[in-house]
This record gives sequence, structure tokens and C-alpha cells, in this order.
Amino acid sequence: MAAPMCGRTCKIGPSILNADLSMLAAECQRMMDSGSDYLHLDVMDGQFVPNLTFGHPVVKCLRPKLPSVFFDMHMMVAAPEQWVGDMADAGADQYTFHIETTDDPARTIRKIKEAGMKAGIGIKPKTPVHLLVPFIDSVDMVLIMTVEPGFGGQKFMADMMPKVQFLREHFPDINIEVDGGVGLATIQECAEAGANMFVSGSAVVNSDNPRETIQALRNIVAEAIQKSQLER
Ligand SMILES: O=C(CO)[C@H](O)[C@H](O)COP(=O)(O)O
Ligand SMILES: [Fe+2]
Repeated sequence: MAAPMCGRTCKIGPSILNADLSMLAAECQRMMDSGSDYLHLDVMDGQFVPNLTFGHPVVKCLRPKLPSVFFDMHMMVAAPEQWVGDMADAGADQYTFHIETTDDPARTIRKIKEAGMKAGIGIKPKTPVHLLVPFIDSVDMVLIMTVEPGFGGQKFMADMMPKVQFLREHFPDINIEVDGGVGLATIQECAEAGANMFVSGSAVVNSDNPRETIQALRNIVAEAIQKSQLER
């Protein structure tokens, strides 16, 4: 049975991880022109995950080119508190760190908010969802990874959906983001489980027609919401 659906707006945020990064600003603009609600920017430090991307200097350069776009920073870094001030200065809107990286998530959340950003907290696939519970009231978003973090283009892990269902059942108003392998074939189960923020990387960026793909993703989400409302 479908989980109760959120009263929140559902949003699609492309990850530009698998885009042509030599044209980062143009790729971001292309995603926004195609109907994205926000941008999901993946920061990797080679320690928390076995890959490297970019950091706050790049975000700082992007900000003036995309002045009103919501930057959702997915911080796959071993020392998340280290970059809070720099990311805020660079113009990040939301800073999502991984619970696995700190002994004191409450302190990290406080630091993010004091820097003027929204706070998100995420978990890797092997991390139990109940560890998020003490922090949910103080964050703006929870992130359920649906692949092992580190690379785009991986296979969606459907066995993460019970985590989303659990969160939606117990926290009807929280923003729940899913990230990894989300596309036309998998977004329905994410929406039915109760997610309302959908990161879609390769499925959108590599599409011949990102506008049509984003619209199709939206339509699937809308149908899933309707279905879950009827089932209630
Ligand atoms: O955080 C990530 C990987 O760690 C990316 O956001 C995610 O993989 C998106 O890309 P795709 O939709 O291609 O899986
Ligand atoms: Fe991500």
C-alpha cells in the first residue's frame, strides 16, 4: 500500500554530476530552461567517497550566472563543518551533509543555519533510517541515498523505499529527497513511498530532450500522488 503523501510541493532537481563539466554554467542553465525546480550540486572530496568533483570556488563562480536558482549542495565530504562558511559565502542555499561523517550532527546543523543556509541531513544505503529521527525537527530536508554515493549513472536501489515510507509515515511534513538512479523507470516508486524532492542526474542530463523528460517525471509524480490520495 502506498504511504500517505506529503502536503508539500514535489520538486525535480537535476544533478549535473554527469554533465559536461567544461560547460558547467551552460549545463546548469540548460537544466533550468528545461523546467527544473532547483539544482543539486554534488561535492565530493575523495575521502568520504572515492571520487572528486568541485568545491566552493566553483559554486562562487556559478552563483552570479544563475542568480535566482536554488543551489542544493550535496556535501559528500569527510569534514562537513569545514566547508560551511565557504559554501555560504559562495551562495549555497541548502547544505546537506551525511550523518556518517560527524559525531555531533546537531552541532553541524546549528552551524549551517547560523551561516544562513537551509540544512539537510543524508544517509548512505547501509545506514539505518532511525538514526535520522533525533534530527528531523531541526532540518529542512532529509536525503535518502538510493545508490552508494560517489558516482552518477548507477542502478537505483529499490530496497531503500522502506526508509522513505518510514519517514513519510512518521514525519508527514518533512522534505524527503531521493538521490541516485532516479529516472522515468524508478520515480514512481519514490513518489509512492513518499519522497517529494527528486534528484535525477543522468536520466535528465543525458536525455535528448530534457524538457520532455522533466515533464514526464513530473507527470509520473502527479499520478502517484493522486493514486496515494485515492487509496487513503
Ligand atoms: O549524489 C550522487 C552520487 O553520489 C548524485 O546526485 C546521483 O548519483 C545523481 O546521478 P544519477 O541520477 O545519474 O544517479
Ligand atoms: Fe547527490
